Amino acid sequence: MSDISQNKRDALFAEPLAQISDFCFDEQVVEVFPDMINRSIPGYQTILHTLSKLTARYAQPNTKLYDLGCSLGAATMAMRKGCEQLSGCEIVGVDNSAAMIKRCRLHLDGFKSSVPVHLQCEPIQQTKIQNASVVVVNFTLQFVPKPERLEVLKHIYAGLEPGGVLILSEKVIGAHQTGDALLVDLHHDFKRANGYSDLEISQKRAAIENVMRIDSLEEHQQRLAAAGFVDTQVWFQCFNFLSLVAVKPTQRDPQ
Ligand SMILES: Nc1ncnc2c1ncn2[C@@H]1O[C@H](C[S@+](CC[C@H]([NH3+])C(=O)[O-])CC(=O)[O-])[C@@H](O)[C@H]1O
Ligand SMILES: O=C(O)C(=O)Cc1ccccc1
Repeated sequence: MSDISQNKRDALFAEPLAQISDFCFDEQVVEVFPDMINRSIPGYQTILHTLSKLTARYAQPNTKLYDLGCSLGAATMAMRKGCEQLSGCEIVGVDNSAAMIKRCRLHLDGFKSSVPVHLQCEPIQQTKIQNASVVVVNFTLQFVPKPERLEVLKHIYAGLEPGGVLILSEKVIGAHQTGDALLVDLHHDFKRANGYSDLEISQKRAAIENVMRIDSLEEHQQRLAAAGFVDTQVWFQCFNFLSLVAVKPTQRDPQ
């Protein structure tokens, strides 16, 4: 079998586990990741498709595009497609999982493109962002410790050119308890409809709860504003998964 087994089914939490360890992005997860993310995140393919469109709209010639928390490069590939016609663009993909970065390189090299992609294995808290026109953080900020999130956003804002864009996708907690319970329930229905059992859903939830600390939309908007992104727009939401665009204004933009 080839090293790139794209379609391996995620059954990591299918059997009862005596002890549930904290979720981490290791080789086991890499093996099943495309299946896991497609069956777990409602609208994931719509988000990827739109990332291409947003890249085509906001990418500027001779700038860098960043995919922070790139995993296997699905968003990187969408961005690459979106800036293929533009001259002088290069993409920087960052992930702190060596297993992800290794497999990501194979995925990217499996498709022809004229856009160079540099992969960096490091925490996004350490990534230098310069001369950027598009920065994508697709379901990654939720894994960064909360006290470090504002710094990451400030750094992105400082590295963006005027007219550049941040696209931030996150799982969120509803602002009110009853509303949140509904979103969680609808998401679990979605996972069940995609073939996950109640046991898989609850064991995955236990594994992830210490490593993925989610914020509400309001917390995201406040943090984005504190980082300089005064103009934010939710462009996608399905249950408790949403995506925002935040544009760094040019001097000519009305305030
Ligand atoms: N501090 C960190 N620094 C760098 N990487 C990190 C950090 N914390 C976690 N990661 C990495 O962020 C990724 C999150 S997955 C992103 C999906 C992708 N964007 C996609 O569009 O397919 C989302 C999910 O699994 O829910 C993993 O690859 C981690 O190794
Ligand atoms: O699986 C879930 O329930 C999630 O909340 C999303 C997710 C998807 C893939 C890896 C980690 C979390």
